[in-house]
Amino acid sequence: MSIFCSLRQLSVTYGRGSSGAAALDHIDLDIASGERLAIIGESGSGKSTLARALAGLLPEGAKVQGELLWPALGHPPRPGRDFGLVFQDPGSSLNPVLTIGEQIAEGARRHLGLSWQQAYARAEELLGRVRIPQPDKAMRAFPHQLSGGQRQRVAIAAAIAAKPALLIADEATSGLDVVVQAEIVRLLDGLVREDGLTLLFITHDIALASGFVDRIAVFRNARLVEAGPVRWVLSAPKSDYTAALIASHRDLATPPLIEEVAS
Ligand SMILES: Nc1ncnc2c1ncn2[C@@H]1O[C@H](COP(=O)(O)OP(=O)(O)OP(=O)(O)O)[C@@H](O)[C@H]1O
Ligand code: NI
Repeated sequence: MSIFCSLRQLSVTYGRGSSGAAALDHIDLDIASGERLAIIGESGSGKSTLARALAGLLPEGAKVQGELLWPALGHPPRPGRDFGLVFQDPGSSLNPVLTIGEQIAEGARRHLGLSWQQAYARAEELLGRVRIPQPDKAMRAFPHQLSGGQRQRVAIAAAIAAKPALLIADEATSGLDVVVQAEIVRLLDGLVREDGLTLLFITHDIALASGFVDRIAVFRNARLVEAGPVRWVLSAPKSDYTAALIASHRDLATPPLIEEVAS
């Protein structure tokens, strides 16, 4: 197993001076190449800060301490090229005045050095991979003409257009209804397996994440509470906080997950 990214005593504080509380507080965490890691925690626990720190997208004035190492890449990741981002609201990552085809093709063209024609062909192929019906027609559609779930599929296609090594999904399924959520998770799972991507799946929904990731890292108040393989964390959580999180989640009580943990 090779390490994709190492966080060593990583701390992040927003705002100037030392007055602000840390949004991440001395985090030690290794992310393995090709693993699917869920970042779980309640609102404000530092999940998105972790994503921004990895992506080099912290706002100006944020103070970073500690180390972030990228042994697999050998350099900090380049947005759009080395990693793709998918957010809760695909409206915020999709441009309303560009066609679906244009926005997916753009990343492929810029980062893979393709011609527009080649990039359009890749975009259409990607729309098929994310299971958008009639990809050729969808290429010419605008974001508002699609449903929320379809927009999220398009955002995922755009995020992987340049063949990144890392995909960061920050609450990518939160705004969607449960059925669509499950479809998007299945889609992410399939893409990540097929392409050997490393996935950071950020969510407050431990049940949703548990269904498909390899490992879970639980955050609370800027700290890493615990990290481990899904089965270990679910069946023998190290902290009371994680135990409470699992106990409080009715979805975790559904039979398939319990069987999985018990076997
Ligand atoms: N741009 C910012 N400026 C100042 N403080 C910020 C900024 N972004 C986040 N914070 C603070 O940092 C802490 C961690 O926020 P973060 O967004 O990482 O949490 P989160 O776990 O992603 O929460 P959520 O589940 O609500 O998305 C919070 O206290 C938040 O108020
Ligand atoms: Ni967040």
